[in-house]
Amino acid sequence: MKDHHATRPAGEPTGPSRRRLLGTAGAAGAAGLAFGAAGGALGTAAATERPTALSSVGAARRPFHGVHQPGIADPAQAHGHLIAFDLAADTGRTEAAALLRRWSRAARALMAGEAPPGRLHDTGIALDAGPSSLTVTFGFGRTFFDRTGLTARRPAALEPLPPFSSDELDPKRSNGDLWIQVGADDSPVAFHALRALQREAAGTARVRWQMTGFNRSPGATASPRTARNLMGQVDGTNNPRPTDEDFERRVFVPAGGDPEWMAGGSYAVVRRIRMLLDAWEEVPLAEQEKVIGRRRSDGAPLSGGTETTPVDLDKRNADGEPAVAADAHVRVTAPETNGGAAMLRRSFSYHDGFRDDGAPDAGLLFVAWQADPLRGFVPVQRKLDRGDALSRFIRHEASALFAVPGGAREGEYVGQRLLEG
Ligand SMILES: C=CC1=C(C)c2cc3[nH]c(cc4nc(cc5[nH]c(cc1n2)c(C)c5CCC(=O)O)C(CCC(=O)O)=C4C)c(C)c3C=C
Ligand SMILES: [Fe+2]
Repeated sequence: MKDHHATRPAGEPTGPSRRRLLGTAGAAGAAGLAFGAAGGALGTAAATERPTALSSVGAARRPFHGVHQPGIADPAQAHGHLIAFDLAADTGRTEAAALLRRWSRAARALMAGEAPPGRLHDTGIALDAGPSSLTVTFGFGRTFFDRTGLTARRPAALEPLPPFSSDELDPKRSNGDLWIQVGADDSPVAFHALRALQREAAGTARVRWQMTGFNRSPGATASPRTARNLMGQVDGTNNPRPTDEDFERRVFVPAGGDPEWMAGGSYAVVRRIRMLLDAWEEVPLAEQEKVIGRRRSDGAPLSGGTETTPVDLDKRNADGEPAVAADAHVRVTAPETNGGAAMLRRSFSYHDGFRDDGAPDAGLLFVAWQADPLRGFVPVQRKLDRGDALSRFIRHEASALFAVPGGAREGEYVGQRLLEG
């Protein structure tokens, strides 16, 4: 593979595929898997000089350009990195704009399965892999606007989140001027992108915090299933779906919204939520299910039906008790008990080893997307704070809120409408 040193605008065609010598990324599916297996038996594809198709996982490619940034409405990948940066002391709007231009160019190439163009040599970490559904999503934190002289253009929705009684927040792992979410179905592809983007930032922004998470790998279940979290629950069932009539309105800022540069954008609430797994795993299954209001085995609501049956909050058991308890997580979070408040949860699990007391440092990198956090996350979290059965088993350890602008059009970089508007 060749390194690409030429500087190209985000909108121009990028260079040859990382796998140019090994075959076409487009050949996918069962045939690809079979071919891959044969290649393994014979030795590497390069050694046999026979083109090997990528598996369906490696070949999957998500578009960089669009009305919305990637990594929001598309399914969460198996591997994720969240990283926040603070701008360097002598950095202003010009340097920030140049960074967003470089980052966009790199993201576009990486998502196409190509080496990032520009002044830096590629590390080669992902040389043999295809795009693997890589997405890169950029956001601005509240402090970005002061540092770049853009305070007047800061969205009102970026007001700091209110304190919650369950917060045990670490400021060093919270907030940040800039934020990137990286997701891919191949771990080296995700790390490659993370590293390339961090290197591009050198001299302009330094890492404030970084977190790594995961979800189930594609193909791990016989058919596609809703994800499970580390408490074992089916998690994500009642998420807004792109096919819902009100999906766009709930998740994305409309054209003509305020501020105009956020059209097609969204707000990301990021919470690092540690799970007290030692305590949780002591709880009998029936009690665990009562805490959530859904069955662990298949995610079906305790009011009856299957996973996708709407939860019946009025249903009572034979003994007259509500089938879904008053403090069950699905009751407390349901849009109908929160004035319609809804958010798209697109989270990653995390595990960062074990704490001094032997407990796993593990939980959820909770990422919630909404058109307005004051009509999404905030009212729901306020309610959870007052009486959620789950709160005994979780700790909110870090928090951040980012304005994520709309997607870059061809020839544009992410955030251009803010930085050059
Ligand atoms: C403030 C918002 C929320 C936080 C924080 C949160 C933490 C959290 N949730 C689970 C597990 C589940 N959550 C489920 C549903 C659900 N959760 C929220 C919001 C927050 N969760 C909403 C809005 C909903 C959907 C409510 C509805 O419309 O019915 C479920 C059930 C399955 C599902 O619909 O996804 C589970 C399971 C954990 C473990 C957790 C913190 C670690
Ligand atoms: Fe939840």
